[in-house]
Amino acid sequence: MFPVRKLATELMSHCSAFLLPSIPPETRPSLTYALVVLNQRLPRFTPLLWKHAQLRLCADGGANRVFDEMPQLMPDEDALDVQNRFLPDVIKGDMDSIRPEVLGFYSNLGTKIVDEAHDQDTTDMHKCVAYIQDFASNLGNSNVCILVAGALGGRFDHEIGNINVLCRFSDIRIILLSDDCLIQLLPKSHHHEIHILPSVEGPHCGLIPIMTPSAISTTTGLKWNLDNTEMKFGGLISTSNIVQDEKITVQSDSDLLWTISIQQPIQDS
Ligand SMILES: Nc1ncnc2c1ncn2[C@@H]1O[C@H](COP(=O)(O)OP(=O)(O)OP(=O)(O)O)[C@@H](O)[C@H]1O
Ligand SMILES: Cc1ncc(C[n+]2csc(CCO)c2C)c(N)n1
Repeated sequence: MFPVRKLATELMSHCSAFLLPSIPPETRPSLTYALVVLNQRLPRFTPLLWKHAQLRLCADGGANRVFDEMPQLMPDEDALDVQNRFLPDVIKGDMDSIRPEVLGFYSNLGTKIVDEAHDQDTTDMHKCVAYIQDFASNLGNSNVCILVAGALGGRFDHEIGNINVLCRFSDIRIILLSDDCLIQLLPKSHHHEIHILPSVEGPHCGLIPIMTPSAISTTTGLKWNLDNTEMKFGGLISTSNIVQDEKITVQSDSDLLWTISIQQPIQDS
């Protein structure tokens, strides 16, 4: 007798519409975005994420990045004007990386400062996600999507720490972003439809069982689909896969990480 596995019946839809200059009104689900800026080089599309977000946080040294690098991303505009326009709502963390003049600049202009230097057991990104969870509790987790800029590349302990936050807050939509790719968790509590925007993302993608091995995962829309396939670290995981259709479906008995490449701008020759 085979064991009977009950797979999730409830659907969760995903779409990277936040990478578009304006979010099409028909995009489902319609989400409230919050942005967390980390202490890494800002992705080139950070001004777009900032525009889409209704709440903007900097994790400690992430405030230095907004102060220093937002003007560089908008070279045609006056630097001071950009600094005065892109004001974070909140700066939260253990405050060991933000420069004093940056802290002074933003606190004088009304940014809320939440100093949690006493907590040396959670990362600054964790602290920011916890803040958004409390702040948005009235919206319901399923309607909120946290975009995290600068979460990938750089120090591996930080990257893994950032991925750990996806696992720790698995009931909130959180998307880790760099210039090159995005990562999000597909919780096993749902089956998933991922609507691909070929103008901004793909074709390279991956599905990775991060917490526990998966006994059965099934996909459609990929070049190398899974068909009730087992996946585990040390065994098969799906990397260097390719999106083939504009709708990908994923169903698994384990939480999976979904990652997809972000398209690079066309370089002038
Ligand atoms: N190189 C990196 N790669 C990925 N994420 C990073 C990197 N550097 C910082 N971060 C993220 O930005 C957040 C804020 O960074 P910051 O440098 O202020 O942290 P920190 O607590 O001082 O780190 P540490 O003391 O470990 O250097 C971190 O919690 C982490 O999520
Ligand atoms: C087992 C263990 N490993 C590392 C740290 C250190 N640490 C983890 S998060 C953090 C805050 C970074 O802003 C620090 C210092 C710890 N506390 N416990």
